[in-house]
Amino acid sequence: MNDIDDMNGRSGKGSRNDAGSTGARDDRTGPGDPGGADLRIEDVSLSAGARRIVHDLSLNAAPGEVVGLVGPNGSGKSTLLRAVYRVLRPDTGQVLVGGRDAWSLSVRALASVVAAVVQEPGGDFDLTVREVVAMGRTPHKRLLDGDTVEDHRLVAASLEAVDAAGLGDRPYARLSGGEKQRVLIARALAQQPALLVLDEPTNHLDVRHQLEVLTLLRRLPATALVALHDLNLAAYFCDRLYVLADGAVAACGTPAEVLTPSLIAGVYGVASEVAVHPRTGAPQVTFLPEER
Ligand SMILES: Nc1ncnc2c1ncn2[C@@H]1O[C@H](COP(=O)(O)OP(=O)(O)OP(=O)(O)O)[C@@H](O)[C@H]1O
Repeated sequence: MNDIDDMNGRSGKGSRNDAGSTGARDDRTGPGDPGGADLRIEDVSLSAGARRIVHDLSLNAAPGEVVGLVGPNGSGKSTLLRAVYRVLRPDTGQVLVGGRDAWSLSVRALASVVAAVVQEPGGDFDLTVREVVAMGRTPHKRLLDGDTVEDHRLVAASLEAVDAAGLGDRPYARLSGGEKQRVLIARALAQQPALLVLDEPTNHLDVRHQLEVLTLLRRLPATALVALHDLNLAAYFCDRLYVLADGAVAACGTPAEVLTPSLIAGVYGVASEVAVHPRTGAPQVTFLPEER
């Protein structure tokens, strides 16, 4: 995972244990570096078909912050993310990336700033892994531009960053679920976004790769908005959390502020205990099922 600093020519956000950190550090940008974009979701409502899914929701992420989106199945996490990577147009409200309305930018202009790692990204590419990752460079090129030495370097560094350097020549379609997920993350890294939007990026990943991918997110200068189901991973890796319930924000704040037994009971209907982990300093949730 070490090539990523070199790849981006900058240092990352540092330890998640900076108490009360917003994650917005100002020592991480370098020459030609996009850094992290400010994200503002303002009073957004979203519908699928005739059904209103997200109601007047506001969320912000400061440059470089890792913001987690948690909440029960069907609470609207993926739907909200779709509005940020410009697949679902808000009925009302605005999505501002770096101060600009995501829907006023061209698809290409937005793709040079925002990269998305989504669930089931439609179509199994008939491409090698390296070709899939190289697709991440497309927004930065003009039509008919060939790959540059720098493109090759970024693709290789992106694969290295997700522990997939050995997969480059393999057909993408024949990878395992976790390998595919890592390759899609590499494609997003190769895009060198200022904002990364990730929908359950640890889905399919074994524990080592879960930790590596989320560590990588913290080290990148890009702002990250990441939907996660695992509250302990969210508590450890995110600067702040937004808890969604029924398409609205039930709570937001630092993991320690948000992840309380009463919030977890209210939103998930599950009893829990929350302690501060003695080694990591992060809140650690232990769920208490009724019967075993
Ligand atoms: N195209 C659609 N048509 C109708 N309903 C939809 C559509 N897409 C999503 N929904 C509904 O919107 C609600 C929110 O879905 P969404 O996928 O955003 O939830 P989520 O929080 O990401 O859930 P999960 O944790 O299960 O991934 C769900 O009830 C879902 O059934």
